[in-house]
Amino acid sequence: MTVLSCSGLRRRFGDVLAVDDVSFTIAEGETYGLLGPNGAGKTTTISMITGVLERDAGEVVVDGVPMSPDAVAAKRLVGYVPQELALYPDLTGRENLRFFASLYGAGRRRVDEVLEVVGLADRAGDLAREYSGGMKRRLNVAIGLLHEPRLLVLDEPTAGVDPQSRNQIMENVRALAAEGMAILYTTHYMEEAERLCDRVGVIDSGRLIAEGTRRELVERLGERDRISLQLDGDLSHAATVLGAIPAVRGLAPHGHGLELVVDDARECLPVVLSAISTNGAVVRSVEVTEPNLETVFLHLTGKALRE
Ligand SMILES: Nc1ncnc2c1ncn2[C@@H]1O[C@H](COP(=O)(O)OP(=O)(O)OP(=O)(O)O)[C@@H](O)[C@H]1O
Repeated sequence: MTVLSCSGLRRRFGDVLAVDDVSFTIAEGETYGLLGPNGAGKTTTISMITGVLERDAGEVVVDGVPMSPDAVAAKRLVGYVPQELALYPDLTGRENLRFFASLYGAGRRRVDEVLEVVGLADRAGDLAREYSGGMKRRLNVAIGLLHEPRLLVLDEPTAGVDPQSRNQIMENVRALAAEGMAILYTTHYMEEAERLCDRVGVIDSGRLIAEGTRRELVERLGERDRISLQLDGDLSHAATVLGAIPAVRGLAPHGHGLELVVDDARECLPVVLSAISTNGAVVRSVEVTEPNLETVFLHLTGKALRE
């Protein structure tokens, strides 16, 4: 089921066309990563999706409800964790949450629940100003969750946070998606996108220039997963056996072994290894190469994601 549908989004600031005809959807339980270099239009896109910013053109629908800056019903379905922290430093973590809960009509029990979710329950009585950057960010995530949104939008939630908070936030995203929440996630960290996102959209100069799973994107560029094996034993026999595995698409000699081009290296590896061992060869080493999103990104935009 589709939770977010946006189509034809456009926004201009003076001479700058910040977002130009951007369309994508996010399904229930899906994590969608919006990747782009600085100034690509990610925050502008997110601001239109969350109803913070007027759009010049296009539609945003959340769970069947059209979004606009005055659409209260649609905004209730969206949790937004902005890049800029929105907290009261002189209130405790719990007081901050109670304040926002009163705005959203959420109860005290929900405040305690979200404190648990983001791992701040034991620090809830401390002033927000005393929190580390990562804890402040987690408090912001908690605020975004108070009203139990259908869509959670996170704008670079792990930028500049400590590894513990980063892991906590990533675990939260995973668990929330597993419960069915749709997640829109922007990040400069490619490995996060690879670990978390079911699909990614690559945005550059305001346009969505590519979209798909990691696998779809790398394959579109002609890149494939590879497994390199160093073997002892009869190489030509091993090649015949391995060549008969349907997921093995290509095979060539490589050092004292073979290099296989495969559909999905992780899925394929156990099959390959067991085929070899049952046919008498001995594996000396295995190397798996999976083309990553960084390669895709560089190829498509000519830029590294973090410059
Ligand atoms: N309020 C504004 N007024 C004028 N120009 C703006 C405004 N907001 C954004 N822009 C411009 O629109 C373009 C897209 O900006 P946006 O903040 O959406 O990019 P981004 O992908 O989120 O970048 P970053 O990764 O640096 O956060 C940039 O050229 C930016 O300078």
